[in-house]
Amino acid sequence: MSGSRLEMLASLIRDVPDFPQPGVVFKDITPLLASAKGFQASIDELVASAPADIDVVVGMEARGFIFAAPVALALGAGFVPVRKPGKLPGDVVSQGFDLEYGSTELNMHRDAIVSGARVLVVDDVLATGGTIGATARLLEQLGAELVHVSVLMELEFLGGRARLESLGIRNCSAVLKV
Ligand SMILES: O=P(O)(O)OC[C@H]1O[C@H](OP(=O)(O)OP(=O)(O)O)[C@H](O)[C@@H]1O
Ligand SMILES: Nc1ncnc2[nH]cnc12
Repeated sequence: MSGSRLEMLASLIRDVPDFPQPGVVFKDITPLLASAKGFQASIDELVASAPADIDVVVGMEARGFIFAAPVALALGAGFVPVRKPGKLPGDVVSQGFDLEYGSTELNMHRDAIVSGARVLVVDDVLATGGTIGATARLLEQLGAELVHVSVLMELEFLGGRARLESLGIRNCSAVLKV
């Protein structure tokens, strides 16, 4: 990616200190989403980072949906949502985990992905790696193959990449690193 495109994307992400709690610097992507150029460039970069022959793109509620669904369409792949508790109507697999600012659980429909499917996980932010780690566990329970993880932004100081590596997830790319 060109340096100017990278700078354009970085300039559209706003730092909000002490949100949602004191000590956290929240990376707000709403200016990027509101920019047609910025949003398109972020989707193009995520699509470019995807390996060939992806069957399914998995996105996590809520911000992950915004990026994963357009990437799925661009790749000609299906889209499968990972949701917060109480949202999916069918039989689910679930996984608890900790976040930078709390702890929660994620669910996926048990029949959402056929065993052996090639999966790309897309999210906006890799912070501690809790969300992606929990998603990887859900995919494991379904017998799906997690081929690659593509995120818009990696918060390197939170060590999420090392946490993912400790779970055996080595194929992870970030458009922006901060
Ligand atoms: O690497 P981690 O420490 O898990 O953090 C990253 C996750 O945190 C944010 O989601 P959040 O749970 O805030 O929910 P939202 O998408 O509904 O805002 C973000 O969209 C990632 O999914
Ligand atoms: N600092 C942060 N900014 C935006 N999203 C996040 N998800 C986890 N930590 C975050």
